[in-house]
Formats: sequence, structure tokens, C-alpha cells
Amino acid sequence: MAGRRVVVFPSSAELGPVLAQLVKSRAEKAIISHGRFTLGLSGGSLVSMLSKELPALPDLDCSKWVVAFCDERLVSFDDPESTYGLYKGQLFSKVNIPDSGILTIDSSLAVNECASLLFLFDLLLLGMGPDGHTCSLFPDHPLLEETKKIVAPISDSPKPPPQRVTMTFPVVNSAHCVAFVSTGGSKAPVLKEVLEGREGPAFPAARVVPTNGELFWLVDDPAAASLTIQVERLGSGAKL
Ligand SMILES: O=C1O[C@H](COP(=O)(O)O)[C@@H](O)[C@H](O)[C@H]1O
Repeated sequence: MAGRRVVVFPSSAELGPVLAQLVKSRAEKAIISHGRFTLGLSGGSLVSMLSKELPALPDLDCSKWVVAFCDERLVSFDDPESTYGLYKGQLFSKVNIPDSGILTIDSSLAVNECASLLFLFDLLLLGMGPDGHTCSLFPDHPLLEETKKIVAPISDSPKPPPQRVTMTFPVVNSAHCVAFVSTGGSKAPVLKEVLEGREGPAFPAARVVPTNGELFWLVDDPAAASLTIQVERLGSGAKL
């Protein structure tokens, strides 16, 4: 791994603009290096944060972006639980990502048939649930040991909806850059155990260790409240 950075912001209001700058800077770097930017998006609270901050950036050109989903709930795109549906309504209508650059699941397929393309991602944006899950990789689930599939079906997600598809650790840990975004006091106990270790099996989020890539944990003060490790403290004008 290229080193872990745990960066704490006073609140998610300061974190959001720095996250958007991270996305923009990694996009520019990737496009100079290999002509396109491959971005993996998570759902949950990231949707509203990115939808507010990315369109506010001046001169954001997304014409060479290819976007896929780190996990997706197997519901129709107009269901309020659909991560793609939420991004479509809140973000994709405001930025110039070509339609051909947005890779969605085919939600009419059965969960076992849902597949995706193999990507070496420039940037994956991940969330973490209060139970330590990330993508749709949940504690104690057999999918944590998946090594052959890039994207796997899950039919018994402990968090509804039960049917989802998710990237697996091999693809997550091959990314050039992974950024977790975790905000709010409900994440504080699990964040401490993920970043500082715990007795018993590591939480799924703690198993995200990119082999040759960067790892960021972008958190706000309430989420960081229990941490004792050294962290960086930044405000909204910072660059990562
Ligand atoms: O179910 C999901 O939850 C996680 C965490 O969401 P958050 O609202 O606690 O940030 C999310 O990263 C994942 O994409 C989603 O399917």
C-alpha cells in the first residue's frame, strides 16, 4: 500500500469540497496518464455529498469519465433504494459524464446473473456502515473470502434490500486510490476498531488495503471522536 492517510474535518460540510477536489485531481492525473478516468461510486450518504460538491467545481470536465458502482441494490432504477437511480436524479443530470461511460447493472436480471466488467479503477469512493461493512461486503459473510469473482451477487444482505451485487476485495484492493468517506457520531465506535484494530475478525472495511494504491479515510470530528491514532486535520480549502 502507498500509505494510509486518516484525515479529520470539523464536519462533513468541510469534508465535501476536499473530496470533490480529490476526485477532480485524480481524474486529471488519470486522463493525462491513460486517457480516461475510471471511478467506482458507493451509495448511502456519498450520493448527496457528491451531488452537491462535484457540480459546484469550476471547469469540471467529465467527458472522459467511466463510472461504475462498488455495490448496487438489485431493485428497479426508479426505486428510492437504487444507488444508480439516486445518482441519476441528483448528479448525472448536472455533469457531462457520457451515458456510455456509466456502467449500471441490468436490474431485470436475477441476482446471480448480474455481472460487471473487470476494471482497474483509478479511484474508488467507499462508505462504511456502522456494522463495519463496505460495498455490500458484510461482517461474517462468505463473500469476504471470494477470490475469483470481480463482482458477486448477494441475496441475504443483513441490511435491506437483501439482493445486491458488489465488488469483491480483489478488485477493491487493486485500485490505484481508495477513499473512504465516513461521517457522523454513529460511525465512531466502528471507525476506532477499523483503524486501530480489534480483538476478533477484522471488519470488512479494515480489509481494504490496496496492494499498490493510496488509501484515504476522510472523516469528520464526530466520527473521529474515539480515535487515539495520529491523524491529519484539514479544513475545506485543503488539497489531498
Ligand atoms: O448499503 C450501503 O451502505 C454503505 C454505507 O452507507 P452510509 O450511508 O452509511 O454512508 C454504502 O457505502 C453502500 O454503497 C450502500 O449500498
